[in-house]
Amino acid sequence: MESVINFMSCNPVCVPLLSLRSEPLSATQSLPERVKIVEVGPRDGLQNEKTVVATEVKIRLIHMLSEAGLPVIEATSFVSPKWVPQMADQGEVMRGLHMKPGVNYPVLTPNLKGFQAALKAGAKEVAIFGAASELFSKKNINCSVEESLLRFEEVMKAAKQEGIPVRGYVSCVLGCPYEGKVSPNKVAEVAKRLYSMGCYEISLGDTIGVGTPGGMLDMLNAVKKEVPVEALAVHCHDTYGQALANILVALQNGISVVDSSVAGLGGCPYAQGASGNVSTEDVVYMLNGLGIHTGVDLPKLMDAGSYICRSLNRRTNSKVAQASCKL
Ligand SMILES: CC(C)(COP(=O)([O-])OP(=O)([O-])OC[C@H]1O[C@@H](n2cnc3c(N)ncnc32)[C@H](O)[C@@H]1OP(=O)([O-])[O-])[C@@H](O)C(=O)NCCC(=O)NCCSC(=O)C[C@@](C)(O)CC(=O)[O-]
Repeated sequence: MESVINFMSCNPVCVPLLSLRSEPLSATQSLPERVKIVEVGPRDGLQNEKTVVATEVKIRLIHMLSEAGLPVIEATSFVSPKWVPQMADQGEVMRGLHMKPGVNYPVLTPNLKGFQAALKAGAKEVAIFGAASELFSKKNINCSVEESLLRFEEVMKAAKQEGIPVRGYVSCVLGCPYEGKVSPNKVAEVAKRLYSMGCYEISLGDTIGVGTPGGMLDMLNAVKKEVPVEALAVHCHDTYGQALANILVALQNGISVVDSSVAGLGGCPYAQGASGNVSTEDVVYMLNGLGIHTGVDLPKLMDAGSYICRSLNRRTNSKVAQASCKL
């Protein structure tokens, strides 16, 4: 009740950050107690910016995110600078990082060349990224799904030799910008292949943010037949404003790893029209409200969001940050 009174007395355009942590509700009892948030802003967020972001800004952002308590921060990607110029400073970013103990800083590696460069730059974890759509795979990494899986096998073999954990992505799990509808069975098949080759976690990407909770449920039901739910994560873009609802469905179905991007930055350069990921601030706010532990300090996270938005001279996509007048 107290928070309602504060809320009402506040300027309606500028709502202070409220702590709406509630007693566990019966409706939330099937939810996980803890959620691991995988922050993808420095990679997924910044890869799509029109102007190249300065390396020092990227490094400072990553440091602010680790100070905010994020346990996993995807730092950059070792992809071709011709394809994604925004990530061309990947080596400098990795070498400039003060890696905080207990925090993981995975990087994307599409092939062996990327893996070797990542290793040389000090990466301790990598991610391989496939798709459930042939056309998206071709546009994004210039090969078919099957060819991509063969390349990933090579990365996996090298990673095993070096003792490097590998995360796997499946893109277009709820729709493709080129093919439209994507079959849940195809998602399950690609997820299974990545898991079988040794990925410790499979992140299911709604790359263009078209999914709705019903589609999420169908897709998860298919994937859960092939990959243990403990090894699954969701990665929702928020193009149609469905990301939080989709994440809630995932949590209700046993998933406890959620990818998100500070300030809702991002998009994929090979998925025109896709907006940013769900904002980390909004995910943390929702999880706090559900009494789910993340270890993330929301005010510090919002400072990181303000910092990157000021640096990019843009408005945050986080509803929580907008409501809290952080910008
Ligand atoms: C995969 C390639 C490299 C194939 O690109 P390609 O042109 O087919 O590769 P290639 O093997 O024929 O090589 C062509 C040139 O690229 C170089 N090259 C080859 N590999 C590398 C490398 N690793 N790093 C740096 N350079 C590389 C290679 O050395 C050569 O250089 P050149 O002789 O012309 O000077 C290219 O298509 C590429 O870099 N694609 C990146 C696409 C990308 O980063 N997309 C965004 C990330 S995915 C995403 O956002 C989705 C996700 C993960 O967030 C989940 C979701 O939302 O769904």
